Amino acid sequence: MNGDSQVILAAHEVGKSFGSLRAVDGVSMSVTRDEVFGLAGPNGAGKSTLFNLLTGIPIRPDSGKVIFDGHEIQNRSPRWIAKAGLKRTFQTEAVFESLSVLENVRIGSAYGGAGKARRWAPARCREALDAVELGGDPNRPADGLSLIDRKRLMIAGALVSGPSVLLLDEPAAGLDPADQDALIRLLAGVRGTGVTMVIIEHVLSVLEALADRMAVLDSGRIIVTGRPAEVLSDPRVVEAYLGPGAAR
Ligand SMILES: Nc1ncnc2c1ncn2[C@@H]1O[C@H](COP(=O)(O)OP(=O)(O)OP(=O)(O)O)[C@@H](O)[C@H]1O
Repeated sequence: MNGDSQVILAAHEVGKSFGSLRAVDGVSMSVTRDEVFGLAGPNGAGKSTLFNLLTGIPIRPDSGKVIFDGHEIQNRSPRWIAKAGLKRTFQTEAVFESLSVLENVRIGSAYGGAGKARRWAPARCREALDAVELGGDPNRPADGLSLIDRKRLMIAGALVSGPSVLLLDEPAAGLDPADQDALIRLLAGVRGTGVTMVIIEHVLSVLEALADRMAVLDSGRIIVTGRPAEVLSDPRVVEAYLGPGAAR
């Protein structure tokens, strides 16, 4: 097997402008199978826009290519991309509060993934709940869930269709340190099931704990890629977060 066949998701010179703002400015990156890849960078750097471009939700790149599992996907529909096995979560927990925990996971299963019978199997939904360690009665309403449990539920909804790659947008946002640790444990467990992950995160300790490699974006461009310890001590990264001269 050559090196490239290990790459499951790649961006080649991907770009997107909003009017005169180049939000993503020619980003190239590649993620290998079974890897956890972190994305960090200051507010407005273009991280979420990059996720949007990788998944086609709700926008497409205006330049460059996205390759997922050997397919060029930048012009594919979000549904096609999800069915092919590339799923994502959002910064805000998308939980339907009037529905039960189980029904929320079923909604995730309706979008992408394996054959119909398998998708709608309650057993499959329960497996996804187990994978995120969300115990208790699956028929209870979702509106009473704590923040970490809402996050677990959103991740279960993304996992239930059996994606090969999961993109997580700031999963640790708003969590206290104990819940951050719980999140790290559950994502390590998800990784153990063979799901490749790309994680946008401002809580850098989460990336230090989980990521094999990470990249830092600034003004729409990747400024450094490497192992978390190397990246986070790089003077260019310190300057991107704290301003010019901060690293001196
Ligand atoms: N639909 C849009 N229309 C216009 N500008 C947009 C749109 N989406 C994003 N932007 C702009 O693109 C830039 C990148 O935004 P993006 O949300 O990708 O940054 P981010 O790195 O994810 O930031 P944060 O860490 O705060 O979530 C910002 O200047 C933002 O205001």
